[in-house]
Amino acid sequence: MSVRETLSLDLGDRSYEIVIGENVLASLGARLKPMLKGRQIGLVTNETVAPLYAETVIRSLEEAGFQVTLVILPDGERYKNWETLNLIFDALIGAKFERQGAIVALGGGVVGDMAGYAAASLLRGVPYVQVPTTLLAQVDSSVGGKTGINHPLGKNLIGAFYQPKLVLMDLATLHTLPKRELLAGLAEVIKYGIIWDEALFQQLEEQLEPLLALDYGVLAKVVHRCCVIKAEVVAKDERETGVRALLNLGHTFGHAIENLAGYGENLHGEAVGMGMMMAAHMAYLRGMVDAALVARVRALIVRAGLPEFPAQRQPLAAYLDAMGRDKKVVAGKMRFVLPTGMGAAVVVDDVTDASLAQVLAPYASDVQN
Ligand SMILES: NC(=O)c1ccc[n+]([C@@H]2O[C@H](COP(=O)([O-])OP(=O)(O)OC[C@H]3O[C@@H](n4cnc5c(N)ncnc54)[C@H](O)[C@@H]3O)[C@@H](O)[C@H]2O)c1
Ligand SMILES: O=C(O)C(=O)C[C@@H](O)[C@H](O)[C@H](O)COP(=O)(O)O
Ligand SMILES: [Zn+2]
Repeated sequence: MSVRETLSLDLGDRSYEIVIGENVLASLGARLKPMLKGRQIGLVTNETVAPLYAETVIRSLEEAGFQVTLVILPDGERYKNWETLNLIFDALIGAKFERQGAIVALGGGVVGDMAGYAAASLLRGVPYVQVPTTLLAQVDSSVGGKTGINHPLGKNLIGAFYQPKLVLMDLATLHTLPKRELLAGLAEVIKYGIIWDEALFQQLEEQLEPLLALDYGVLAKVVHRCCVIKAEVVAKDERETGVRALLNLGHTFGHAIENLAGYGENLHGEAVGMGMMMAAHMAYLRGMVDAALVARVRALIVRAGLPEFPAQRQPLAAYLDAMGRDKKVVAGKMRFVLPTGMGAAVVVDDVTDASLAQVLAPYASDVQN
């Protein structure tokens, strides 16, 4: 086992550590023992991750004296809903779960968001721990306490801000992750470069191949940098009243793409990749960035092997309708995160219908391009 870095997300008495290492899964029990008062653990994972990593985690927890109730969810974004959430409640209430018991989320962002939301509401709140096993979950979803589920009309529309007690990430788990999922996570990594850190973006341009080959040195540095940025942003603005909204770059477009495809066709990261290209285009139309920045964003996303277009294009009006339900809407006005240069972004609320139509046109099934 080797721990590469431990950093902390500073939120007063709700602060917690983010541990990044290799082969650290087996240390979970020993880490949790002094942190938790109770001895019950609800281990929430899914049918893909359970056969890979549940045994190691259960052994570690049991050796530390915990009693584990294993909850295995169906796998997929389309199951991030009430019915699946209820499977967690049914299993844990059935096991006479107590308030001092804790939920452990073992898996990607879907498991993490649902297990976190279950923890926020079960018995009016029990502690939970994130053990992210996808790149996306390690660099983004496990940190910061956004939890929730999708609604048929919109992504993540039901949820809570609820912080975990610990984030423990084992970079070795990425060796079993399908390539397409790795790339989806890369989209969120690229996001941090665009909104916050030009040097990170440049590092991705220079070290894309070793990163995708999971070269440990490169991977650990990149994951650490993303977690540092996310922790800094969340510590400044936990509930997204200001700067945290920048983490939503590409998501207004991306969430509409995911929702209109029924949460099945395009992975979250893929949709965010498309959304970031659209945001860059929008910023260019407003004179906020030059054509070179748009080309640079597009070039990295395409070089990474992320898709440029959704599996199925949708009518223009359907995109606009779906975007109208985004959580950033204020007084009926859509708000977009747009880059102002590499490593910097702002939120704008005065996007014109004409520029929106222009940006969406290549993605729309009913517009002649
Ligand atoms: N809360 C947040 O701040 C936040 C941030 C970003 C994204 N999200 C949410 O996260 C979700 C996307 O997360 P994701 O990309 O991790 O998708 P995911 O959770 O669906 O995981 C991707 C796939 O990889 C499998 N998998 C997970 N770990 C594996 C491993 N080590 N080896 C083999 N297979 C493995 C999963 O079973 C799944 O099939 C979306 O619902 C998105 O809305 C939330
Ligand atoms: O942590 C945040 O804040 C983010 O916006 C991170 C995003 O990558 C993530 O997809 C988030 O769930 C989107 O936020 P939402 O509030 O639009 O659901
Ligand atoms: Zn995201």
